[in-house]
Amino acid sequence: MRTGYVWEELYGWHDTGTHAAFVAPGGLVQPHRHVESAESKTRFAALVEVSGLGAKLDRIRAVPAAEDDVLAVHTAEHLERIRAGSAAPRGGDAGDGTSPFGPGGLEIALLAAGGAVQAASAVVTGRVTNAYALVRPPGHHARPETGMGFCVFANAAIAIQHVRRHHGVERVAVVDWDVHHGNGTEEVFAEDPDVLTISVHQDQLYPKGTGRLTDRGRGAGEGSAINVPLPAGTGNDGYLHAVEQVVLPALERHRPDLVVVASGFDPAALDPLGGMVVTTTGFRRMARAVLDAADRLCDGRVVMTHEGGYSPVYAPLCGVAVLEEMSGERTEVTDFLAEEYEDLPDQALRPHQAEAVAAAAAAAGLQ
Ligand SMILES: O=C(CCC1CCCC1)NO
Ligand SMILES: [Zn+2]
Repeated sequence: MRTGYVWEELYGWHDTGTHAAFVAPGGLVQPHRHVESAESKTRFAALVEVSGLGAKLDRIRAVPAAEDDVLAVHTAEHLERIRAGSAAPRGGDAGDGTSPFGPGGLEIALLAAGGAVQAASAVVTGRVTNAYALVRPPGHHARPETGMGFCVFANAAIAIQHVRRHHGVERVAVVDWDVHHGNGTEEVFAEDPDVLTISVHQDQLYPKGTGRLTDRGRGAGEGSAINVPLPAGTGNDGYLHAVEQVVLPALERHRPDLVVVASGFDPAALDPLGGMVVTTTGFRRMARAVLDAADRLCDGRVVMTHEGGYSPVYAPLCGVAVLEEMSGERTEVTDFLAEEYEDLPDQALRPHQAEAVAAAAAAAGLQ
C-alpha cells in the first residue's frame, strides 16, 4: 500500500488579499486576511511533516497543468481572464468578485490543477494505491466559463479528464464531502454518464440554488449527478448515514475505475464557514468507508483533492486523520475535541437528518 501526497510551498503564495471574508476593502470591516488564506493549508502540510507522517508517504511533485488539459474543461476566455489578472500589477479575480488572486496567480492555479493531475496519474499508473493532493487554490466550484467560490480552475475535473484521455480510465465517481455543493464538478460532467458526481453538503449554504435533490444531471448524463443536501447541525452519525445509504450504494451501482474525493474539511465543528459538527472521527469514518468501497470496486484507486476547510487549528487534524486512513499509518496526533464531542447529542443521527438522507437515496433511485 503506497499513499501519494502532493504539496508545494507555492500553494501558500496564492494571494487572496484582505477581503476580510466577503467584505470588500473599504467596507465596514477592518481589513483582515481573506477567509481562504494559506494558513489552514500550510499548517496541514506542517503537521504532516512534524507528525512524521510525511516520511511515510510517497511525495508526488506537482507540475503546472498543461493548457490543453485546462482547455479540456474551461473556456479559452476563462483561461485568458486568469492570464490577464495574473499579469496585472494587483492581480485579478477568478470571475465572481470574491475569488481574488495576486500577480502570478496563473502559475499557482495551474500548479494546483497540475498537482491534482499528477496525483491522479500516479494512482492510475499504479505508482501509488491512493493519493492526497493538498492543493491551493481549491477547485470544486469552478465552472467551465468562470471561477467562483475561491476556486480558479476545476482541479479535480481537469485531473479526471486528463486520466481519461491519457490513461484509458473510463468510469469515474466523484465523492464531494466539502460542506458546500460541488457545483463546478457537477456542471462539467452533467451530461456525461461515465462520471458520477455525488455531493454531500449543507443544504443551500453555497452556492444558492444548486445542489438540490432534483439536480440529477441532464441529457445522456441524467442520473449521473447525486445530491445529498443535509440540514445544518449534522454531525458524525448523520454524515456516516449519508455515506452508507447513498454514497456506497451509488458507488456499487456505478462501478468506477477510479474514485475522486473532493475533500473539504469545512463540515468540521470548528469551521468558520460551515454549520455542521463533524469531527476528525467523522472524517476518518467517511474516508474508511470510501476507501473500503474503492478496495472492492477498483483496487483501492482513490485520489483526494483538497477543497475547503478554514480552521487553522482543526483542518490540519482532520487532514492527518484522513491521511492515516489512506496510508494505514498512525501518528501521535490526537484530537481532544473528538473525544468530547463523541458523546454529545449533536453527533447522534436525528430524525430530520435521516429523512434528508432517505429523500436523497430515493431521488437517486437507490431505495
Ligand atoms: O469552501 C468553499 C468556499 C465557500 C464560500 C465562497 C463564497 C461564500 C462561501 N467552498 O467549498
Ligand atoms: Zn467548502
